[in-house]
Amino acid sequence: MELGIDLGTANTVVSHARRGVLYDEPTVLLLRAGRSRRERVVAVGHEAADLLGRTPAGLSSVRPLQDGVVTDLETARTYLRAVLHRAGRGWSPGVRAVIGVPVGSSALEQRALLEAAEEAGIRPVTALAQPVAGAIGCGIDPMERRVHMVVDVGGGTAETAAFCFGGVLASRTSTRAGDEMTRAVARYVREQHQLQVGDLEAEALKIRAGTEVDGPLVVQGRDVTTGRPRLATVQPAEVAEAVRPVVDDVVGVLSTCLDDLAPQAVADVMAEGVLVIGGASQVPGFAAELERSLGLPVKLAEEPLTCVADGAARALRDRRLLAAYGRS
Ligand SMILES: Nc1ncnc2c1ncn2[C@@H]1O[C@H](COP(=O)(O)OP(=O)(O)OP(=O)(O)O)[C@@H](O)[C@H]1O
Repeated sequence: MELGIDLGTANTVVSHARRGVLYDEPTVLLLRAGRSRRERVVAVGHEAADLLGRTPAGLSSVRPLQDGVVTDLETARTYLRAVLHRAGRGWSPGVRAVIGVPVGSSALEQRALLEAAEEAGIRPVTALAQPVAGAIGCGIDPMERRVHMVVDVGGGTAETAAFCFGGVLASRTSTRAGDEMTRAVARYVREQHQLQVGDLEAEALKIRAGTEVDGPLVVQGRDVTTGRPRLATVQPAEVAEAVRPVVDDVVGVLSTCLDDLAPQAVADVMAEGVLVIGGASQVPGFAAELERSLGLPVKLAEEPLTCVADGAARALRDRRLLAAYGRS
């Protein structure tokens, strides 16, 4: 089985070059205390995420990645095994894969992910920078001579990379991204509406503000004074205001990538526009602020959440591309 894997801080997507997306669920593992790691897995993905914030005693919810990188090899291996089991139920065990990695991750961090993947039974496995994989997933050929620039805003990290002809010319990474925007929304609701909301409520509110722009949005939480459950009404414009400092900060970091590009490279990006991918790029105000700060046109990907896994799956069959951009 040949797979493209986007193991993100927030979501994991597994794609097959011909069959398309096989698995797309939150990066969460539910473990039972005691026993061996393998026997301890109770749930993975949506089933595990449903118990975040309400995990019964004896069980623990684990997020295997922090800021896009593996922090504990054993947990990452256990998680990948559980994901593969879910993604490929009933299929042959032989798995080859290309796996997306943050463009700003160190060789050691990439090695940790590759080792975890190999130990989970994925062989051979090649690491590919997420912005490059995302570009391929959107139909861009990173072997072209023309320079392409991609901005990827995920849960734990936001990155930008400019590349052409098999090499990365410049990149920037911000460790403030979608999760930080969620925390900003929770803080805003607490301060302005005196309501304490959990991470899941705050994230849902952030996402709904982009889709239900006519609002108002009703959110449930606990009154900060009485501790009693209550509802509050929040306008989408308030959510945009809450996330604005994080958006400004992320855009500020990513925009400096242009400083490292020669005029000809900037002209290429100007002609084509900057491709924007990743779930948090859909937050209200992000694309407009990015366009304003870069002074370049931006294009939103059609499938911002799955294009990295799709591109990784497609890259698997292109030896020249993997030799140029991949790491194994
Ligand atoms: N429609 C939306 N509007 C705003 N934010 C969204 C939307 N959909 C998803 N998000 C946010 O996008 C983030 C997840 O994006 P994505 O799945 O691309 O990240 P990831 O690959 O898991 O993370 P990373 O790249 O940091 O490892 C979360 O913070 C989520 O709340």
